Amino acid sequence: MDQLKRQAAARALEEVRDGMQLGLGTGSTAKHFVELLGERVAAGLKVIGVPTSEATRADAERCGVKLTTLDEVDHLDITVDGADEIDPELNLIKGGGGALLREKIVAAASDRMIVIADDSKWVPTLGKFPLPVEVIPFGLGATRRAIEKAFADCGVSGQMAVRKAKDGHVFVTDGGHWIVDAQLGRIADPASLAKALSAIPGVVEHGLFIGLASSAVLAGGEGIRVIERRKP
Ligand SMILES: O=C[C@H](O)[C@H](O)[C@H](O)COP(=O)(O)O
Repeated sequence: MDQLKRQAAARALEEVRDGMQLGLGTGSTAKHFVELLGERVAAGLKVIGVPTSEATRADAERCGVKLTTLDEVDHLDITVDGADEIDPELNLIKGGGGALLREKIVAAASDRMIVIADDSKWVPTLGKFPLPVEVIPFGLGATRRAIEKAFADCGVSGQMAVRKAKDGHVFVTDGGHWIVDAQLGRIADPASLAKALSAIPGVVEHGLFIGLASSAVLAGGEGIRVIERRKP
């Protein structure tokens, strides 16, 4: 599996050109991309990156990739990031590692978002992977009720749980927020659900990435597939 992730990362790296400003994703697949990018930088490639998490910042620094912020550059050429699920419209569930907020800000500031994954992430319909919803701890009871109403309005339901870290304490995101994971099973209309969740005051962001990915690089036993998003 790890080999497939690295192959997908290597294929995305072929899109990177000298002088590009890059968004650097988070997770085990994106980590391969940062490592391979570091090898190219050591060989003379000149790029600058914006990391989507403190973990990726540390990886990029370790690999010698020069970093910047979205305050210092006005756009990014390409963001390369992993995903937890990818559907045929290239809508995504992201946030399994808790980095969805910065990932979405960075992806939205990019001309192109390339999603890299092993092909187990490819699904006909999103929802089997629990949907992460990043929330403000204040007023969480009210926010949870509003989320449940949004689910009902969009024809989905399922158990919600505040994410815990490995040490048993509540998981806290890089932005200081909490995450509620929702086991929805099947999200028939992810665009409507995304809109409904975004309208809730206590929701900072959610893991549905709608219309952001330009292409997906999927590595499987039979090789690599590159899928471009159909123009609306
Ligand atoms: O918050 C984490 C990110 O959205 C990751 O990109 C996603 O969870 C996929 O991670 P991995 O490549 O480790 O499966």
